Amino acid sequence: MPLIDIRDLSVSIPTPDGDVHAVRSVSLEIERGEIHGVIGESGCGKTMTGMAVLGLVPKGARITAERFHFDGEDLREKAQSLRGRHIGLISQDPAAALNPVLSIARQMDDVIRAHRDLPRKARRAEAASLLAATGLPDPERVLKSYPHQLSGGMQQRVVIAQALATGADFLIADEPTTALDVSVGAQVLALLRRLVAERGLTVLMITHDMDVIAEACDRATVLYAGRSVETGPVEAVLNRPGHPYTRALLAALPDAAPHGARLAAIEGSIPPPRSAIAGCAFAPRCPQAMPVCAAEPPPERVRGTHRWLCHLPEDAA
Ligand SMILES: Nc1ncnc2c1ncn2[C@@H]1O[C@H](COP(=O)(O)OP(=O)(O)OP(=O)(O)O)[C@@H](O)[C@H]1O
Repeated sequence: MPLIDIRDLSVSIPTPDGDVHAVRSVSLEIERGEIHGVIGESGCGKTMTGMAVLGLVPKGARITAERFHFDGEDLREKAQSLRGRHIGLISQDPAAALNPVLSIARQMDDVIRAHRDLPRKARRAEAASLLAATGLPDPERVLKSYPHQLSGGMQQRVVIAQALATGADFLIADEPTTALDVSVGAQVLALLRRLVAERGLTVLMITHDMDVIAEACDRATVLYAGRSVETGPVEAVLNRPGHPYTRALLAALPDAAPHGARLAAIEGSIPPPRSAIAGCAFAPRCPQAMPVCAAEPPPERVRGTHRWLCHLPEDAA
């Protein structure tokens, strides 16, 4: 049984101008011990999918799903209680995740105390050991620091240490390297890989950057207009993409694209999140579109564990 098992998730947000379909139909299976990348253009529903797993959708949002499970438990009922106990969040902006007026020692202690029944001295030792586990060279000095005294990369390691302190075994990393410079971002990705290997963590990595998928992920799911359109092992998705959208994303990357470059260069734009979509949402932008594409939902194509939704026959991919 996959740790995360999501089938046909939708998240709609009522607004005065009508419902925003932030997520229309996302299916996602994440196995224990893998880093699973979720990639797509801005507005395709990556963050909202993560927020739904964390139980943090906007007030009034409607969630529907055929299956929406974490370790067999229904996230519609359990997301709030799983968050901070089994499920942790690492966000793009570590400075915003930390309290600017409290020392790192105090902030680590608050988290450890909330989750573990340990005397003060043992909590301090645990805080230092968790900071060391994230590769921070001088944990004692870091404990005495305030967030503004640390670099962005160090702050992100503290946020990761806090997530570990909760005992979380599943981390949602939402663009965790976007605010960092390239080499520091690469170190944070290497750290996540090491923690997955050493501690058996599982990570959902939200990114707009194919380099992050290639460098850090085992499997990837491509979202387009709130739908998962392709999923599979990273080598398959990158080297033999099935969906024309994935191919367009890859083709839009200049060979020497700067790491962290936004996915942008595909002609046209994603359909507005309030619109109804009858067939394949990518049809208006697809160079291989046929009349059926705009009219009917695409069938699933399967090549082992590599799957995508497309009207084109499998051998056209
Ligand atoms: N609170 C909200 N109210 C109304 N619409 C929202 C709200 N939050 C998100 N949306 C809309 O839902 C859609 C999906 O948003 P989401 O943030 O999940 O996209 P994303 O793929 O993470 O994009 P980005 O890479 O820019 O963060 C977007 O069209 C967004 O404008």
